[in-house]
Amino acid sequence: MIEVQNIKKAFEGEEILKGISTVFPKGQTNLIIGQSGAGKTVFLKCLLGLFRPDSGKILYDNDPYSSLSDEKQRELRRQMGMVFQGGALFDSMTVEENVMFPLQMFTKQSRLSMMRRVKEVLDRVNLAEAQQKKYPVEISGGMQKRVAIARAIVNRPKYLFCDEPNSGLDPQTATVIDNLILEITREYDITTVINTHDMNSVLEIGEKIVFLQNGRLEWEGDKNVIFKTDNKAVTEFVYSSDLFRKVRKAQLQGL
Ligand SMILES: Nc1ncnc2c1ncn2[C@@H]1O[C@H](COP(=O)(O)OP(=O)(O)OP(=O)(O)O)[C@@H](O)[C@H]1O
Repeated sequence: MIEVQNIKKAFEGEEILKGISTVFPKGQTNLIIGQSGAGKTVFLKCLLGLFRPDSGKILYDNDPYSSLSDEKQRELRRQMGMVFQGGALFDSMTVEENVMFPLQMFTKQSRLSMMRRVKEVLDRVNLAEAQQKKYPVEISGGMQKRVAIARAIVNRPKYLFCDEPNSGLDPQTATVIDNLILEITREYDITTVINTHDMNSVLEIGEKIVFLQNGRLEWEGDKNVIFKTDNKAVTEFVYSSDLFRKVRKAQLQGL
């Protein structure tokens, strides 16, 4: 669980996050949505410890980051997995080597035990064995996302952060990737936070949704209540999506 208490963050005097408080429970998929420039990436970077909030606190399973020793902060960062926008795989490494990288960086396991773990997670994300020795450019975008997820979970993180995990994927592959993230989150009981623009993801895996506007938390809820809210900013945002309009229409017609 991650608890955010009134965090603020400014750059060169301009306040980007204006006092955000929320809780991201574990074992479910938590989504951050909002218009471009709302502060979603800055917020995610604060959660990742890449930006330090100017004020307020972030608690990881009840431990406030700012009051941890340097050693404990490093340990906490090791418990975080990240799926970057576009996958961010190393082109010069094979799929296996990409996934092994965090194990080599952060653990002192034997090569054999690292190989076993790499194979375990690549199997878990359903990446066929034939693909595992290939280089990223030789596999599809959807497969690259699977590899990025495998790499993010290889060290058994307690927290998983995903920045636009679906960008560049066709809708069908995007749904498969969303559901994979949801399954892994439940199976390993991880606290997962996903920054997304994808309304399909909101409908599929929006177990908690935080809507940011101009650096404030304007609304929070889940995929079941987002249709019913009368918050104008939220409705304007979600109904600009064709998919939402169609689902809403079907609901009103009782389909
Ligand atoms: N390192 C930085 N230094 C200065 N300003 C920054 C920095 N990072 C972000 N900003 C500013 O913070 C604001 C919010 O940016 P942010 O990237 O968080 O938006 P976003 O909601 O993620 O948008 P998008 O959906 O387009 O990615 C923007 O005005 C941006 O210019």
